[in-house]
Amino acid sequence: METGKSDKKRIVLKIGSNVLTKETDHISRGKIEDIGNQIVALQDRYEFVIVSSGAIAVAKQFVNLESNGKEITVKQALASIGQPHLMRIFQESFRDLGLLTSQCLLSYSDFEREQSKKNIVNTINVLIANNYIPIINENDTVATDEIKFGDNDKLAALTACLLEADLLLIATNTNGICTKESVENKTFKTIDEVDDLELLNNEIVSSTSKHGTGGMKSKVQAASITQDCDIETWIANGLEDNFMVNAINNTVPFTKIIKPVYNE
Ligand SMILES: Nc1ncnc2c1ncn2[C@@H]1O[C@H](COP(=O)(O)OP(=O)(O)O)[C@@H](O)[C@H]1O
Ligand SMILES: N[C@@H](CCC(=O)OP(=O)(O)O)C(=O)O
Repeated sequence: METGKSDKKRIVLKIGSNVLTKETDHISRGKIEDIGNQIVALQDRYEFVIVSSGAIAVAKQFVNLESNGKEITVKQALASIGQPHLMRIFQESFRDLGLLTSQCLLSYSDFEREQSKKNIVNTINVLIANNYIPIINENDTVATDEIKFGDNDKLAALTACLLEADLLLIATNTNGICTKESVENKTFKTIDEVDDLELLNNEIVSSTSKHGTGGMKSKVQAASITQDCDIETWIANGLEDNFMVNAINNTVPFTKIIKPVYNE
């Protein structure tokens, strides 16, 4: 498949709902500006594809839908209400920084059909070649159980593989993945670099945060997808200002999930 890549390193940046809300009940324009500022600072060397959650969180700001007993259907309706608002905030904030945005809504089944995969790659490459930043979210209206059981971590990993990205950077609300013991006694010691996902899975605790869906487990599952296509996954604290620049410069704690190192 023609990838149409430039000389720049391609980063797929996944932004979780907690980062976008800065753990409040409102989408944070300040956080979206922070992300835009970092893209401006890095754009000479890197090109970006964003996978952004937050549609449900933004809708919850101003609507309380009657439940029909099916929690998933309510979430799908909330996502439908919130998505255009989310995109508007991205578009306005990024435009002020001279950045152009576009929206792509994808489903998991799109990654199983050759023609859809080609269309995704071609569309995104044309967008990037014309300096548009694709902002991807799941097409929640047609999703089956993903809103409940998975989340955008896996979607971001599949996207990174399809687009032959150089890096998947998952922005969440902790300094990467911490040792289980340190989470339990609240001292939070980051695991800096790891290749063995089974070992990593043993460090995960079952908690998720306020707006989060899959917790750390789904991030490790995402990393197993990217590992299979030779892409590193970094998990960094998106609540901090300048988290991408700082991770690239290695000045903050974060988790780097590298390709498996085999002992010959
Ligand atoms: N070992 C661990 N280290 C850090 N966080 C962990 C760990 N195990 C589970 N978690 C939980 O995973 C959460 C992040 O995932 P999630 O709530 O889905 O956020 P997001 O919206 O960023 O996807 C953390 O806030 C924490 O509660
Ligand atoms: N597509 C949904 C994603 C749901 C979600 O919470 O995802 P995440 O914050 O990545 O755990 C949305 O935009 O709200």
